[in-house]
Amino acid sequence: MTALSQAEPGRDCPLCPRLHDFIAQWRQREPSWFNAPVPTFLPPQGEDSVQLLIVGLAPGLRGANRTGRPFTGDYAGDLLYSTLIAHGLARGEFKARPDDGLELVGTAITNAVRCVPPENKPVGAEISTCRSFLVPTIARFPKLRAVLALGSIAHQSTVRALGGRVAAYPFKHGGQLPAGGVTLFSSYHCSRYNTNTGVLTEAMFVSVFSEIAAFLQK
Ligand SMILES: O=c1cc[nH]c(=O)[nH]1
Repeated sequence: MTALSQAEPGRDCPLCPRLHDFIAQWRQREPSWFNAPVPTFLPPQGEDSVQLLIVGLAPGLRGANRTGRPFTGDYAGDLLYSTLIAHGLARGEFKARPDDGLELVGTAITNAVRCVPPENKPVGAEISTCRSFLVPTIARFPKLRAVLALGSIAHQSTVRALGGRVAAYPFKHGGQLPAGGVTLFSSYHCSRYNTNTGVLTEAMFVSVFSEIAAFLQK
């Protein structure tokens, strides 16, 4: 098996029965949607160009689960992709559809859990099971220098995927820690809930990306 096939679940991945059933229900209801594990979004220059990996939580029901591209089709992507473009980590125009021509630059985007979970809440067993794809995803980029985890669940799963102990790497917005040969950055998740409640402001999110861009230029 290649690193690529290990890093990406099959379209009908059965490993999490609850998520598999949930997707099967949505396939019936909305047959035109993607309704499958959402693959990692890669830059056109390929795996060797990736220095930054962004790890989200899980596909949104009407976002990535509908469109098939991480953070595409729901609010979280509006802030993420505009910030990536502003920092030279993506180019083109984000139009919230997978055929909008937007290209990542030196960056890849994945999720800690690849299948949409009911109510946006994966359970512990699903997060652990899906880590069997996150570990090879991290390993597939030979020039990886930084990982940005969005939210505490993605942070904890990434710490474990990098071989660290969660107690030794507590989640902190704006945090920056060496872990498993890369630098792990962390931010509050760019969800509509977090921005509406003021947990995350645009300025806070931009500041995390400014630090990452400066780090990548060193
Ligand atoms: O964490 C998230 C949120 C929205 N869309 C994703 O792909 N991941």
